[in-house]
Amino acid sequence: MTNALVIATNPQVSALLEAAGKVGDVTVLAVGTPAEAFAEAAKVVSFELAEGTPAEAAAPAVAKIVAGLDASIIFTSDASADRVLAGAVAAALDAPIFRGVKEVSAESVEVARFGGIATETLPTSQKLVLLLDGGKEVSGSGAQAETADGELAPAKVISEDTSAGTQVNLPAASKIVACGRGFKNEEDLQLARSLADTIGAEVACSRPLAEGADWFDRDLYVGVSGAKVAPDFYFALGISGQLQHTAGMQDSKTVVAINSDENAPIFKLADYGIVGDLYEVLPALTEALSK
Ligand SMILES: Cc1cc2nc3c(=O)[nH]c(=O)nc-3n(C[C@H](O)[C@H](O)[C@H](O)COP(=O)(O)OP(=O)(O)OC[C@H]3O[C@@H](n4cnc5c(N)ncnc54)[C@H](O)[C@@H]3O)c2cc1C
Repeated sequence: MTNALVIATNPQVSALLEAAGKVGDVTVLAVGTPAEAFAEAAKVVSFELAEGTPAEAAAPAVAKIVAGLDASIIFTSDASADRVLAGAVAAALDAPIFRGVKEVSAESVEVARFGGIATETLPTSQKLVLLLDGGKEVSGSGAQAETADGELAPAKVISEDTSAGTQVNLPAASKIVACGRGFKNEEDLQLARSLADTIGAEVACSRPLAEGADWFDRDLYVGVSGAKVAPDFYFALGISGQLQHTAGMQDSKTVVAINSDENAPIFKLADYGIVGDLYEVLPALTEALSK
């Protein structure tokens, strides 16, 4: 049986554990996070970090520990610190590293390639490092962990720039109203927020509205370099449907697009398309849906 390894820097790894369980026996390497939570794993290895040491500092040690464990498929969450660990592990194992994981089984892993226009099937007989949305927090008690140690990289936190950020978990949303450059002013987003309030949806955006316009937090844009979502309903409002955006939402069950350009690429994957000015269509749609 293939062995799977989950590298956890925090307990929010339910999706990683579930995916790893499909591959084989699961070992968890807990890096700077209490190991008790991972009681369901076949084996738990704990690498402790002193208070204030960033998980990234553990990269060289984690790479060495993983190389010494009998694991073929390595799972980490797609968060910034975890990506550093994943890169170090991939280099140490000489293994390819993938985001866009679509399907995992004991025999193979399907990943989206080239921004989602193709799917590649990889056998689990080769070593792979996979980055996934970590999932929900797991809790447990009584896991017997082996401890591991190793050298830390000379990384330290020199300053913190904290912001309230967002509490929205886009990948878990069942309805998303996404705004694009069809919105001319930040205050016009209220039109989208009214629709979202009416139908109980989360509000998201295309990248230019989060990077550049700064109208949204950066974790609220959808796409190849943003959030990957697959809600029941995805409203694309004034979004052209460039590949870099659709790669993040093409698995949505029902896509509704509103765009003034009848040739906008978003209409190719829309289940319902409205050719029109969102400033006219949105108030009418919101009113109709509120009845
Ligand atoms: C390396 C790289 C990574 C990228 N990653 C991402 C990513 O993760 N996510 C992402 O979103 N983008 C990403 N991009 C950017 C991407 O290529 C597009 O530029 C972006 O998605 C376009 O956003 P948009 O659809 O909002 O804007 P536009 O492409 O400008 O489209 C605006 C649309 O609004 C319509 N419109 C205008 N006025 C109205 C109106 N009044 N009513 C109705 N419709 C109207 C227009 O017809 C047009 O179709 C990336 C780009 C690069 C190079």
